[in-house]
Amino acid sequence: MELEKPSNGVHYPEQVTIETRFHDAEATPEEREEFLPHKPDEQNQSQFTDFVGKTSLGMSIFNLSNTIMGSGVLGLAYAMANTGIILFVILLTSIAALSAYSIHLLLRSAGIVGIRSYEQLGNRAFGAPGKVLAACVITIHNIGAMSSYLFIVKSELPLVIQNFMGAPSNSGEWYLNGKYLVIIASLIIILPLALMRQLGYLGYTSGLSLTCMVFFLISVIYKKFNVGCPLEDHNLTQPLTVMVNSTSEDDVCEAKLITYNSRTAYAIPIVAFAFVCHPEVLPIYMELRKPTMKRMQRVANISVLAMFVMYLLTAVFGYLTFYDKVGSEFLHTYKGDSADHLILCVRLAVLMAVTLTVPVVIFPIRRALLQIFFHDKPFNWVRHISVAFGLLVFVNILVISIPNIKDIFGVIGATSAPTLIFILPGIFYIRIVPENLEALNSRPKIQVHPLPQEQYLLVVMTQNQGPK
Ligand SMILES: NC(=O)CC[C@H](N)C(=O)O
Repeated sequence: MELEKPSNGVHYPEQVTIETRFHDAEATPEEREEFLPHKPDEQNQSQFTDFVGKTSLGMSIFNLSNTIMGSGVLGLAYAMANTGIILFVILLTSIAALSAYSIHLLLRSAGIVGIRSYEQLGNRAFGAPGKVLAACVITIHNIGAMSSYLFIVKSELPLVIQNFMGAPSNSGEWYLNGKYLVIIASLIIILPLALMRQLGYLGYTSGLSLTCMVFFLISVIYKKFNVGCPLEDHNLTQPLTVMVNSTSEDDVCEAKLITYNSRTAYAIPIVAFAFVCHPEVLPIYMELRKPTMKRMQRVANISVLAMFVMYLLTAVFGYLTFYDKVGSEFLHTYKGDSADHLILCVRLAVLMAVTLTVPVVIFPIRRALLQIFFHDKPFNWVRHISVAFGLLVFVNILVISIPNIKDIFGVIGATSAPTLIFILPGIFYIRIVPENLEALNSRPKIQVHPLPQEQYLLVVMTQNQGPK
C-alpha cells in the first residue's frame, strides 16, 4: 500500500513507521489482540528490529551518566565565578532541561525512522549531506572531548606520581613525563576497553568512573570546610596568583550572587560542553534491553538529573572554596596543596574517571566513520580494531602537541557542543516528523511523551485510505 508523501518533500519512511510502531504486520489475531489493547505493555514491545540489545536499565544509566560527566565538570566552578551563583543556577538548569528535551527529540526521530543512529537521522532529514554533517560534527566533537580527557592525564598524572614517590619536580625521569604517561595509559587501559564490541560491556567501568567522581565531589565539599579564604592560605597564594590576575583583596572571599564581566559569556560553552552526551544516546538506546522510548527517556532523565545535582554541588562548593580565585581547570586550583594526600587521591580519582570515559567516547566516532566509509559492510574485527587504534594514535599526537586545555573547551564548547545538543536534534526532528502527522506546535511535538500507539495507528490508517 502506498502512502501520500508529505508536502515538505522529505521522504517519509511510512513502511518503517508502520512496521516499527506495530512490529509485526503478520501477527496472529491473538497476538494483535495483545498488541492493541488500550494500555500497551511498553516494557515488552520493541519498536526496533535493527539490533537486539541486552544491556540493563541500570548499566545504561551508568554509561550515559559517564558520558555526561567528563572534563566539563572541572570548568564549572570557574563558570560560576564568572556568572555568580544565581545566574549559574539558571544557566545550568536551562541547559540540563534543554539537553534532556533534545534527547527526547532524538528518540522520537529514531522511533519514526526505525534506526537508532544519529547519522541515519541526518540521512533521513537531508540525504547524504545530512549524514556526513552528523558524522563530522560527532567526530570533531568527540575527538575534542577525548583530547581534553587525555590532556588531563598528561598534565595531572606526572604530578600525582611525583608526589606519591616523593621525587623532585624536574628529575627528568621518564615516568614523570606526561607525554609518555598518556601513551602508556592509552595502550594499557583505553585501547583494550575501546576494542569491546559493544558499549554495554563498559557499564562496569562506567560505574567505577562515576564512583571516582562521587569521591571527587565529596572531597570538594570536605575541602570547602578545610581551606581558608585563598589569600589567607599562603600555601595556595603562590600558584593562584599566577593563574588569576586582577581581583582586589577585599572581594576575594565573598560569594557573588550575580556577576557580569568579560568572561561571563564563557560560562555558556562550558556548561553546554558539560551536558553533551548526545552522540552516545542512540548507541546506548540500541543496546538497551526492551528498548522502548519511555525506558530510554527514563535512562536519559535519570542520568541528566543525577549529573545536574553533581555538577551543581561541585560548582557551588568549588566556588565557595576559592571564590574568584578559582582556575579554569579546577584541579589546578588545588596546586598549592600538592603534598596533601587527599588532593592527590582526588587527582587520581579524576584521572581514573576521565581515562575510563575515553573508550565510551570512542564508540560514536568509530560508528560515524564506519557509517561514512563502510556503510552496509558487515562487522569486521580488523576494521573495528584499526579504527580504534588509528583514533588513539591521532588523539595522542594532538594531545602531546597542544599547550593547554582551555582552548579545546572554548572551541568545542562554542561550536560542536551546541550543534549536537540544540541544533541538529531540532532540525532533524522538524524534517523527519512530517507535519501532517504532528503539527509543529502540537502537544506531542512539544511534550516529552510518546504519541500513544493507537493514535499513530489511526493517523497512519487514515493516510492509507487517502488518494493513491
Ligand atoms: N561525549 C562528550 O562530548 C562528553 C563531554 C562531557 N559532557 C564532558 O563534560 O566532558
